[in-house]
Amino acid sequence: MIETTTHSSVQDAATARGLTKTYGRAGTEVHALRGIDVDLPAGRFTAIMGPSGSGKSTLMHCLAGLDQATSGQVTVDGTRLADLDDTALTKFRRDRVGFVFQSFNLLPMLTAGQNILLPLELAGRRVGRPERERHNQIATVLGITDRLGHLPSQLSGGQQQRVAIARALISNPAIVFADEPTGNLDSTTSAEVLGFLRTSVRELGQTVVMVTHELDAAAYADDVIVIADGRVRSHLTNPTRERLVSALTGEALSGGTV
Ligand SMILES: Nc1ncnc2c1ncn2[C@@H]1O[C@H](COP(=O)(O)OP(=O)(O)OP(=O)(O)O)[C@@H](O)[C@H]1O
Repeated sequence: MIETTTHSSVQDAATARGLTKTYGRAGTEVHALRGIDVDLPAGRFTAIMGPSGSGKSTLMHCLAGLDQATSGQVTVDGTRLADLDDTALTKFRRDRVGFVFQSFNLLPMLTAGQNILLPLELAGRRVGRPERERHNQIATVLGITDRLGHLPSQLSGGQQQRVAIARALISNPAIVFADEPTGNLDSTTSAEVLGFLRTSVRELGQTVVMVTHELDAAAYADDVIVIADGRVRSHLTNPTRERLVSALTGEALSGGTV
């Protein structure tokens, strides 16, 4: 029997075509994105890199449906975001997209375990046996099973970020967006958190897209998209450190710092 699917692509968790974003009014406008085409393959860890002001956050926000592009098309998990009204978009983000932020954003009065389950409760989903099993699996992969009863204030920064990653993964989203997830962590803890993000891709089949300034962080990714001045400068697959450095050095020569 031949299976059909309504999804535009089963291999890409998200795509952008001809994406532009302009801030401000005529005369003083800022062209943050100047025509971006990207394919973010499912089940891979992609890093978006580039100099400060190159458009990384704007691109991530447009891909995640947190911001609306000026023109162009974003498709996530086979759904064109432009086809959704505000209510449908909010529901879509809640159900199909996970977020990890630099500042963890955990609720201080809830335990780690309660924070992780919160997205399911907000979605009105019953936390039954499959959800508990996924919760346990994620907590085991992230090494936080003995911390689930602790409040965020009783956890280290790295542990808090692992809880935030677990919370992003719990609803089995099509894609997890991580915005500078190691920005508030020391280098040892950063390496651990990046390792866990990569493990969530390898062992849980998750798709992760991370914005980062750091070469060491990007080195954990399967794919690296380098943005400069609102355009894709290069898209490297399984880059060696040398190729990554050379892509970024080209960028530095053109005036940016990474
Ligand atoms: N709300 C806004 N209003 C006006 N201009 C904006 C707004 N948000 C971003 N910009 C501008 O758009 C451009 C791209 O910004 P963006 O934050 O996407 O860059 P970035 O690569 O993420 O930078 P950084 O690494 O410093 O966070 C910059 O010139 C920025 O000043």
